[in-house]
Amino acid sequence: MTVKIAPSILSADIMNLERDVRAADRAGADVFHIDMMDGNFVPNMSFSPSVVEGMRRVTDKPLDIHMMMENPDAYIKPVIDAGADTVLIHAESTQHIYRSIDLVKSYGARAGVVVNPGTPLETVKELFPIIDQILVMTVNPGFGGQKFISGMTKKIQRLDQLRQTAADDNFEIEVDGGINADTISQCARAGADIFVAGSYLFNGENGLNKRIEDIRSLAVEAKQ
Ligand SMILES: O=C(CO)[C@H](O)[C@H](O)COP(=O)(O)O
Ligand SMILES: [Co+2]
Repeated sequence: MTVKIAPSILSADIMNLERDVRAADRAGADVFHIDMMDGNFVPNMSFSPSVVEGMRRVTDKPLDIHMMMENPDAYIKPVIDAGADTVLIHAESTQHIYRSIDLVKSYGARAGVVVNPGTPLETVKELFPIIDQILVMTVNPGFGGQKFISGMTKKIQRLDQLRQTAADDNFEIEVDGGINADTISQCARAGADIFVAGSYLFNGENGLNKRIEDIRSLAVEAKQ
């Protein structure tokens, strides 16, 4: 069973972003997670398409864009042109999520939907046949370093069950928020495949190599 570790650059040292990205790349990051926040959908602001373009110049690893913004459709083409591999759109951010997912795919990128902790899975069920990823938020979006919401483990489990009953629906389950050595095993056991980690990887005391290795082996072990 595949486990992918996705460092979230929100917790990298912004004044040394290239250094941190190269270090995470060498340490075995499978995917880079780039948070785009507009200060409206969430009470914080972060990266723009130009950061995606800069990231594309320093790593060959896939770039996942987590869009936390109102009117996400306006930024789909700019981020894909900048080098995004997967575009993840919040179900709560648009009245027409099906159209947004279609738009991502029309530009040849992978598409994913994101659900906030309070958003039921039923809201996104109709998207299962057309998406590549579902990102289950395990904190309220907007900030790194928050505490994992433990009730989300059951949600991941239900999503995994739904995925298994619909054999044609082939999407990866991703988790984002409060992922660390204490929380990753329960998410992996529940069925998650991609693990976003920001503060645990970039603000920890041991080196990135050891931290990526540690959480990866915990996830792999929990999936066996
Ligand atoms: O989307 C996010 C917050 O809204 C993030 O990806 C965030 O960077 C996760 O950070 P941490 O691992 O420290 O919880
Ligand atoms: Co994120």
